[in-house]
Amino acid sequence: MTTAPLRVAVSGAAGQIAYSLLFRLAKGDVFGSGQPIHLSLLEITPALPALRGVVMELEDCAFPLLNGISVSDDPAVAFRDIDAAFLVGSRPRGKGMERRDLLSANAAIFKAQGRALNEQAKRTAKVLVVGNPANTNAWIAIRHAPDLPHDAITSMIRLDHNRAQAQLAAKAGVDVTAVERLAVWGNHSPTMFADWQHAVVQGRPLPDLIGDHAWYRDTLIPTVAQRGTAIIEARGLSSAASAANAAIDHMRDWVQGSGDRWVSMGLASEGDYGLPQGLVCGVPALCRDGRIERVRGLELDAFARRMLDRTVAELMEERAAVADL
Ligand SMILES: NC(=O)c1ccc[n+]([C@@H]2O[C@H](COP(=O)([O-])OP(=O)(O)OC[C@H]3O[C@@H](n4cnc5c(N)ncnc54)[C@H](O)[C@@H]3O)[C@@H](O)[C@H]2O)c1
Ligand SMILES: O=C(O)C[C@H](O)C(=O)O
Repeated sequence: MTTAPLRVAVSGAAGQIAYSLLFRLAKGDVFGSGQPIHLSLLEITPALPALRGVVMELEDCAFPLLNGISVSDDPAVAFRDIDAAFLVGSRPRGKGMERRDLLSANAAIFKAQGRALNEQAKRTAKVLVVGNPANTNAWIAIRHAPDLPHDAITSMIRLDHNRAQAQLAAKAGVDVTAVERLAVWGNHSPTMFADWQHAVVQGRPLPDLIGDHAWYRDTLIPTVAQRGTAIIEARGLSSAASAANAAIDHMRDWVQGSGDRWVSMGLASEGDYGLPQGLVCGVPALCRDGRIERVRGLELDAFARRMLDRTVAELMEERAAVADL
């Protein structure tokens, strides 16, 4: 029996993140080594010639799982009957900008794409918003896709989770995989909160193992929050391969399950932890059988509460700034 291909949309397909993402998707890194896919690539009209070159390269890899490729500059065509979408296409920030400076430039894109998803995507589709400001773009897309299930559209905070995991593991002198129950809360912005309060290494509390709370507050949290800026300063361009890798991790765990590992995902709030309903906020979650389960009922200490309130306040400001749309 042959397995039917899944239709996977990628917007911004001629951009730098897509240049890492597409090849790993076609290799099977998200949907598994037995699952063929069809890539449905979306770009703006002027980028279609460059995208043609990317398509040629994909063809030249002779990926056994790549069943077909289609290209469009119309979201209504690119999102037809899709099973999954990576919404990457949008403007990246340059030096001296914050991600929220992209709000007005990118909001219109996510309004149109939310509508197209609402009309065209399979009702079971899983959507990841990568384009910045990712949380608020996802919130816009959700507002314009009222017929999709509650958790169909998510935003990416996994890059921040991976960054924090790597830094914490290095400080503790353990493998990255040993760091568990880490959470990154809030906005994918400098206010994000990398929370080690519940983190463990082989059952031992990570804060006890590292034992340096000043380092956590004064170095780890700002380093993770400013990592995107540090990469722009160093590369002259925003992170790309690590962003594509985080998108793959997010979607793979959602599709194939995270086991008992907590992952951080930007999810529309259901009111847990006092987060305003519907606000798209980074929270800890588990993924099982293609569903997302929020990690509920965690005790937040006073520091965590303050950090969470700060990032939520920023998300509320962003939401207010695009409310007219
Ligand atoms: N959430 C995260 O953790 C994270 C991490 C890294 C980058 N990003 C964001 O991802 C986005 C893409 O980054 P990049 O480095 O690939 O940028 P890029 O400029 O290299 O590529 C973006 C592509 O999107 C295309 N595009 C623009 N408007 C579009 C539209 N309406 N429909 C379809 N395609 C469109 C452009 O033509 C371009 O090819 C940026 O907003 C960046 O800030 C997010
Ligand atoms: O920082 C950026 O603008 C790109 C991305 O969001 C990142 O965190 O690397």
